[in-house]
Amino acid sequence: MAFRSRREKLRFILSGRTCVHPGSVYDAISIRIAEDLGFPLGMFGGSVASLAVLGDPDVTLITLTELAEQMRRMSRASALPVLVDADHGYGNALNVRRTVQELETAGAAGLTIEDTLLPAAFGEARTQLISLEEGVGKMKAALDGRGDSSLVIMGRTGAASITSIEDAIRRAKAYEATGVDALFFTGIKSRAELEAVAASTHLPIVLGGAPEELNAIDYLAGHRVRIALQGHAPIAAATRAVYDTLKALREGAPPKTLGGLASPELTSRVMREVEVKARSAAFLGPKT
Ligand SMILES: O=C([O-])CC(=O)C(=O)O
Ligand SMILES: [Mg+2]
Repeated sequence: MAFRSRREKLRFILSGRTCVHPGSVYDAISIRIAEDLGFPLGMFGGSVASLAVLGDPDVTLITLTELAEQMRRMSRASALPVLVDADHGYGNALNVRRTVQELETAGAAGLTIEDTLLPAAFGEARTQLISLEEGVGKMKAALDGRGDSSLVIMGRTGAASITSIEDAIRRAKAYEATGVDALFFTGIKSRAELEAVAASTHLPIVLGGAPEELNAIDYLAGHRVRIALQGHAPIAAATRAVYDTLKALREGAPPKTLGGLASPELTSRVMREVEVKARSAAFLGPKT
């Protein structure tokens, strides 16, 4: 299996004793930069997928095909393992199974399936959860859809901030019992909540956005948190840079006076130009 070693690297992180921050990646350029900087893992968030592919907010308009295609492009560009936020699995449990198949062949190292009711329900101002039973069915379907046993499947719940920490624990225990590889929590607000979750479960923990008091990486590692997300600053930085550059040009700045651009060396590195030139010489032959 061509992607097995990426998946084994993610499994190595999950079975270790430390906690890592993944690099937020969303396209071929960002994944290569994250790889070159030594990030052990990339995180492809649903929010950044929506932004990078559609220019939209995170409201479940992106399709599975679009998400998987973007993942495929990243898998071609780099061997960095990537954890994909597969949202609710793009439908019911049968759709979840299909989602796993598509992301597996697109080269994801792992993916999360969450129990949020998506897309948002009619007339509901607040985010809703599906029932625990439906969530369990989705986790089982995800595991059933896996063709490569090294693909990492994580059960994810946002119950901590939607219903209660007790509900988050109840759901996490039920997802753990299905055989998923890790538990992904969003909305954990304090050390006491993390400690309650860690004490009630056994699997490696992944934390979505967390408050200040959950920033100390050694503390997190000591409570079985193996991956802690840090938001999606890279795409925000890219948006700012494109905005500033277009604005300066629109206001008449000569291109040579622009600051903050990638150097030719950095661009060449991102394009893997040395390798491409070597291939050109080997396969296209020199012009005489
Ligand atoms: O998974 C993440 O990075 C957090 C999240 O849900 C998103 O950004 O869509
Ligand atoms: Mg998301």
